[in-house]
Amino acid sequence: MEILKLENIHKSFNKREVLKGISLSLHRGEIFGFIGPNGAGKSTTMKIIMGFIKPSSGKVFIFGKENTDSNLKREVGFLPEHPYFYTNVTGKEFLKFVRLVSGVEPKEFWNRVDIYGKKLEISWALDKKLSEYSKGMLQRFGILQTVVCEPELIILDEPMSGLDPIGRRIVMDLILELKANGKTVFFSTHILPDVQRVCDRVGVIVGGRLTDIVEGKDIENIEELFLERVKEAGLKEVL
Ligand SMILES: Nc1ncnc2c1ncn2[C@@H]1O[C@H](COP(=O)(O)OP(=O)(O)OP(=O)(O)O)[C@@H](O)[C@H]1O
Repeated sequence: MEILKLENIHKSFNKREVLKGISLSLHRGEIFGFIGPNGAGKSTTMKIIMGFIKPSSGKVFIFGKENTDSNLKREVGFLPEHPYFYTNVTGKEFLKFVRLVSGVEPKEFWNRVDIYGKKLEISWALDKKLSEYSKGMLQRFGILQTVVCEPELIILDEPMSGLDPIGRRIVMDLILELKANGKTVFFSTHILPDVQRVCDRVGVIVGGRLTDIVEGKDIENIEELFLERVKEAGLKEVL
């Protein structure tokens, strides 16, 4: 059974079609990268998967159930492109709220905060207010609160955004570790070397169409393919 399945997703905003029939399946334990130029439809696809916006037509299945099933929410972790945090609280105070929503036992939850916080090198800052965090620290914190619930499916919209090279490496290593633990990761990015480093498969979306799904050795040539597809679509704005 597929972990995630998109069936012919169409989406229009104000009569403009931005997703033109996206079909896609993710298998358990794979890392799937999602690349495409600005405005291609990556974030819209992810928001539709999460059920935050409705497709104009088409269906999304998570673990074989339609994503309208509210029981699924705890098994799916999501990091939005621009995570919004109420910043007048400390990292720990925010995480207390995450724990309540997650339903994970306190001991287990704080143990995970300790483990993932160290991996993401953000533990040291958890007693500080989020308003004092730098952009990269907030991004690491956002990833921490996504993975700490240990969902089966992890959806990350541009997780490398705002991270320095060390932060990027840390997040890449974490994504690989999640895979090693059997988790399925679906992430979007503009950083092609990152998809080359970690992805099992890569979906290319241009102008709301999934033009290619690239796997194995072909991922090495993803940049040429990407530029070719953008050129074919006649788009001027790249990356
Ligand atoms: N709420 C909305 N109302 C109207 N148009 C929208 C809305 N959300 C997205 N769009 C449009 O849908 C298209 C796809 O946007 P989306 O954010 O999914 O692209 P993206 O691939 O994530 O881009 P980026 O790489 O810049 O983050 C864009 O043309 C965008 O302007």
